[in-house]
Amino acid sequence: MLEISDLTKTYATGDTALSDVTLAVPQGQIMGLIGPSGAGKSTLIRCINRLVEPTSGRIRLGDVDLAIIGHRELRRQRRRIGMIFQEYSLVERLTVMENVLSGRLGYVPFWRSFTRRFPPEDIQRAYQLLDRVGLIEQADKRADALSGGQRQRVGIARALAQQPELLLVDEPTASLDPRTSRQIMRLITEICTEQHLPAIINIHDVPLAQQFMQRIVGLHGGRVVFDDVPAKLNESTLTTIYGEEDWNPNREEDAPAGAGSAQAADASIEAAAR
Ligand SMILES: Nc1ncnc2c1ncn2[C@@H]1O[C@H](COP(=O)(O)OP(=O)(O)OP(=O)(O)O)[C@@H](O)[C@H]1O
Repeated sequence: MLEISDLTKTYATGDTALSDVTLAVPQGQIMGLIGPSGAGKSTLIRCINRLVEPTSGRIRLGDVDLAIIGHRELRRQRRRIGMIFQEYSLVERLTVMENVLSGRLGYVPFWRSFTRRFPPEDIQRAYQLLDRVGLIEQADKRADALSGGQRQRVGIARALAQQPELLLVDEPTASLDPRTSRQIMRLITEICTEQHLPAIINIHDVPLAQQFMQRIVGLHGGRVVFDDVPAKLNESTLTTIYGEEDWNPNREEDAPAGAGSAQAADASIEAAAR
């Protein structure tokens, strides 16, 4: 269980990116984070593993308040949090297998990581993970020889190699085509369900979020302005999150007489999600 309370982040520039954010993510829940550019989504994800230092507030993962621990303890605690990034962050010249094993670096002694000698059980688990993400045939290929979708699969396997208790996922499909995006989102959510792993997924694509998330939190100006099931996203709630916009591509001329605008928006969002 992750519990964030009164989290505020003001950057040195004076920009307040998060204001009093309070939310809890229970075991096994897959939560989508949406909101306009600059709403604070990346800042929130990065505060949780302290890539960005929170200004105030609490971030409890189980018994530990991640917001206040010192750097040595933070290194240990970061093992509990798997990260999946938009830009994959693979080591290009290393093989797929070596990239997955790098997820274990926080666990092996320094001399082992230096010589890249991993225990046999780590290697066996890495093969299992590569099999799970559909890349077993590519294990010995260099990362730079893979497609974007394959690279993200390596990123997923690497995060899981850590045996995390929480997954933080920052725009995992932003560089991928619509079909590959769907496949990657399906893979992440299936694995989270299998492993009862909670996840926070920063996602720009609202239909994709609606299709795959169990819960959606909408940020606007650093504050939580929506926190509900995806079915509650409609024209009115989308306007609260993103601001005034015509959400229905088929408005007026195509809408059946008497159809409420929110219903029409729902229908178009659902259609887009199929
Ligand atoms: N390193 C930084 N220094 C100063 N201000 C920053 C920094 N990073 C982000 N900000 C500011 O914090 C606010 C939130 O930014 P953040 O990147 O978290 O938003 P976001 O919702 O992830 O946006 P996007 O969807 O465009 O990635 C913005 O006003 C941004 O300008």
